[in-house]
Amino acid sequence: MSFRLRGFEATELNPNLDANSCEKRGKQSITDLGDGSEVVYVPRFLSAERAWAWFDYLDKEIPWTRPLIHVFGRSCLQPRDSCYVASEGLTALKYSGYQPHVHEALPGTRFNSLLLNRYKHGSDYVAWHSDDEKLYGSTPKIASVSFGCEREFLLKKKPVKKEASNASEEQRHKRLKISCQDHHSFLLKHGSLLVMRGYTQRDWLHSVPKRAKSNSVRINLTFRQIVMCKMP
Ligand SMILES: O=C(O)CCC(=O)C(=O)O
Ligand SMILES: [Fe+2]
Repeated sequence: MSFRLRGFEATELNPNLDANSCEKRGKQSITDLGDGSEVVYVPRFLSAERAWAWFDYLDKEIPWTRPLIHVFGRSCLQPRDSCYVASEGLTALKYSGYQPHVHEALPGTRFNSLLLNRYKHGSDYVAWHSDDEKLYGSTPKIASVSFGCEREFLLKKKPVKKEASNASEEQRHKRLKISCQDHHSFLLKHGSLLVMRGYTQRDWLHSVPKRAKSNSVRINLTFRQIVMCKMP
């Protein structure tokens, strides 16, 4: 998607993983999480110089807010700043009892919405969650571009539900052969791209934990595709 960011060619940030863009952007690694879940990581999606230009622009120009959210029956300030951009006519996003104000987006690619997060220091974080809201469909592709301070991005497998634990021995064995690991960690570098796809939102949780030693700002953009439109 592209969006109204004055003075910048926002389409440069389109996190499409086609063959051409990957060739230009160097190495990518694909982690098979098993059972149809996958993570693609491109450490140098943007050059350091372009990424710093984006960082400065986003840090200054985005109308960041730190909303009140509701989790486990309690109200608290969201532990990071955020801003939400989406194309017109889509189902509203709502998470943790909070419905963000929608900033106008321009059509451009399959991604039609964007959630921006700003972590001001190491005590800002995002708790374990999955972006499994119905509006993204059953196998959402979520593309995340990071700027500034490097932070750890963790993935852990959701607890197995009853039906799944009754799966046949053969099925369970097959699953173990594909991926024995139920935790993964990526250090999200300045200018990097990480894409979660397949059943990652259904079967895995992710988080960016607090890190006492991280004392500078990190900005993260998650591009998403909403497949549900508002009822007329
Ligand atoms: O900051 C990040 O890398 C992840 C943010 C995230 O998971 C989200 O906005 O849903
Ligand atoms: Fe997320």
